Amino acid sequence: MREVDSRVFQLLWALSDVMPSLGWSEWKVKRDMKRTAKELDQVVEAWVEEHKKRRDDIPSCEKHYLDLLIEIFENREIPGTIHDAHTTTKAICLETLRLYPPLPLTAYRYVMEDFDITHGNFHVPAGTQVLVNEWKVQRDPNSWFEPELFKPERFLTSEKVDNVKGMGMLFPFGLGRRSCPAIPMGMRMVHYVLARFLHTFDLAAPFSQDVDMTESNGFVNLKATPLLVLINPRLPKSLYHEDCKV
Ligand code: HEM
Repeated sequence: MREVDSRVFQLLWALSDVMPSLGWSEWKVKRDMKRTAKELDQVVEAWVEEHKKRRDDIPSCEKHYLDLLIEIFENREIPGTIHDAHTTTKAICLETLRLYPPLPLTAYRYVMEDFDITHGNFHVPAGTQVLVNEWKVQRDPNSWFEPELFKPERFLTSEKVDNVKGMGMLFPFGLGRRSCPAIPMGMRMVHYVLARFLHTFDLAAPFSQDVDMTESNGFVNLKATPLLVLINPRLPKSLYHEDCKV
């Protein structure tokens, strides 16, 4: 596995991603990519099979992430989708990703054909390298009502809350063929961690101050000041892990 793993990282970036016209020169890389993908599939399949065999010994309360993947694969549906009680938390996650996208600028894109924007007022010739300012688009008053306000209710319709890919002016995971391949996983991670946290703890800001949401500059969107928050367990003590000193 280690060998396949290191090959995956070597093959992650290809020159033709930046200069598509050089694609022909990378036939070896493409061949290696296909071979490595096949080998990676075999490794993961072996893990799943081994896990299926051992599954009976694992107590049901300690569900392994592989169980979730197997469940999704076998039932062709993702547990915990829109019709459950988590719609509000999902809307909060989306509104957070709209106002504070983790990567405010997409990676460089190489324009393959000439095109015009803003009704022909601005011409972009083929060969230009562009960076899309996702942060700006997601706060554009032409697309969003009261864009500077944190209003999760704008996503509170069942079609919207589970369709991040289909929301033209919201693209925290990027766009196109190099967009994030892990949208469902990323959304679920953020959603479940937040839901779990809110369910388990009462939160308060010290001295009831407003949280400073100023962002720092850079390719990754970090808070300019650390988050200060007081957390208090709100469930019976027996439900917390005994090593967890809160
Ligand atoms: C909330 C969580 C996440 C956000 C907001 C996010 C966002 C992004 C963005 C903006 C890009 C660049 C897209 C572009 O260049 O246009 C990206 C790429 C990528 N993401 Fe994520 N991501 C998240 C979670 C994840 C997770 C959990 C994984 C892996 C398990 C992952 C794997 C990747 C990979 C491999 C790429 C590179 C794709 C490529 O270049 O073809 N992401 N992500």
